[in-house]
Amino acid sequence: MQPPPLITYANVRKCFPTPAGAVVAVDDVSLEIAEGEFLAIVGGSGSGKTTLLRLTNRLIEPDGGTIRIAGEDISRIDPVGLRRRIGTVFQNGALFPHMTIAANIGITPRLLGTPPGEIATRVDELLDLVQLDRTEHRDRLPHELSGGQRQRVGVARALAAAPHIVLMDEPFGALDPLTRDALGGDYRALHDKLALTTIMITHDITEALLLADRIAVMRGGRLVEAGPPAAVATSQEPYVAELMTTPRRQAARLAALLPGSGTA
Ligand SMILES: Nc1ncnc2c1ncn2[C@@H]1O[C@H](COP(=O)(O)OP(=O)(O)OP(=O)(O)O)[C@@H](O)[C@H]1O
Repeated sequence: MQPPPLITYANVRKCFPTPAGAVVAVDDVSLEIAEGEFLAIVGGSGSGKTTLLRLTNRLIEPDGGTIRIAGEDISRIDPVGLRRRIGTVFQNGALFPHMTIAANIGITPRLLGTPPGEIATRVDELLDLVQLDRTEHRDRLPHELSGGQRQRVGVARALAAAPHIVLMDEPFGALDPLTRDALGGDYRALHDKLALTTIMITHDITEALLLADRIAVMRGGRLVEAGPPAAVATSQEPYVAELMTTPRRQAARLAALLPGSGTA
């Protein structure tokens, strides 16, 4: 028997009023995410990806439908408590610029009333986990780190209160391709090691194909497809097939440029 899903979206809908009329940002989305799953959400700009994520930690409320976590309707969970159970990683790290790396990472445990000694130990553990040297980085300010290092701190901060669920909004989008690739792989290893359930928004279909267990494709607020990378890669759905043309073309050109590096 299949284990029950950890996160369930049932007919979720969210509209925003605008001067030009209501925008349906998320339109009747139903999706189940299993415990331990790594789900990537892809789709063009304005397709509703961020709105779906913000609904998940109750930064905003749906106009219709239900979101459940471990069977519990999140509308009945205190939003602040909910957000402490869910780690969130933002695009640019969203670190507090005047706080040290240690203070940034320790912010949630501090809000939870964890004693300072325990926080210091936890910060060092988290720095190890995201592969940043403790003594070198602990007391620095965010602007003294590279973009990739800042994102590692963002991941450490999201994991500080030992959440089971991590939401990531374009976490590696602003990084150069090599750093992005390294961080993506390192995060995937952390996801597996800590048995996390991750939802990651990305514009990069290649990143989604390489990192995720399953890919959800959104368009105009609707979920047009959700399936494992191999199924999405061969989808007949016209929009999904169109999304696949870039990685396909890149793979063909790389195979031609790098003989012997193919799958054969
Ligand atoms: N607070 C808001 N007020 C009005 N409209 C909003 C608001 N937030 C989002 N929208 C609209 O809802 C739609 C979906 O936005 P959303 O940010 O979820 O898309 P997205 O797929 O995350 O886009 P991007 O990839 O560009 O970040 C867009 O049309 C957007 O303009």
